[in-house]
Amino acid sequence: MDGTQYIKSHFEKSIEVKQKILTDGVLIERIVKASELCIEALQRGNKVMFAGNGGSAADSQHLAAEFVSRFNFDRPGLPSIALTTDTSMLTAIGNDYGFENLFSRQVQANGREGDIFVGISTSGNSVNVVKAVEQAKEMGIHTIALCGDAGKLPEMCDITLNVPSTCTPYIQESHISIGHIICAIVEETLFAKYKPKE
Ligand SMILES: O=C(CO)[C@@H](O)[C@H](O)[C@H](O)[C@H](O)COP(=O)(O)O
Ligand SMILES: [Zn+2]
Repeated sequence: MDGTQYIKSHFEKSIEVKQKILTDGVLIERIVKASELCIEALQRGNKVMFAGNGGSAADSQHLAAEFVSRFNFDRPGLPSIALTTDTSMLTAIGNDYGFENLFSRQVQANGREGDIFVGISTSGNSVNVVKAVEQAKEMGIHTIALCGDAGKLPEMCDITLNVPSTCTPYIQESHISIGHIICAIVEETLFAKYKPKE
């Protein structure tokens, strides 16, 4: 493999996907709506839950940590959990109820009406994410999909943030940007007074 060529081509393709987002007014409006949904839920005392597989499990943990710890500046922590982190829960549920129930069981146990569940899946078809969305909807939990242009997830959620691609890594690279943007909007809106003077 020509490393230099690959590096250039990967960046070009990743940028191409992000360029498409930049000119997609509908998607940008949905990102604003998703941020507002999070702000309203957090103001009510509800929490934001994240779940996904593989790289999207990492994104779940990354984004929940931004809420609980901090993003751009110091401020009180915000309630958020990744359903991908507790190995005892994951192995118990996986072993006793099956991998497909990994997240739905946690939503059923720890979710509350008015919370938000963010399901992250590039194929839109990870069964454990799809089942968690179904469970969330039954409980009056708002649902946001961070997905691509395929699969079941884009049709299921209250707000669909569908990155215009079918290629897992490029979709993931835009997912984390969208997640960061939502964190920034939420933090700035809820805690403007904590922001250091420039
Ligand atoms: O990070 C990557 C690929 O970049 C992989 O670990 C990837 O997340 C895994 O194959 C996942 O199982 C894919 O699941 P999904 O995005 O289709 O729901
Ligand atoms: Zn990856």
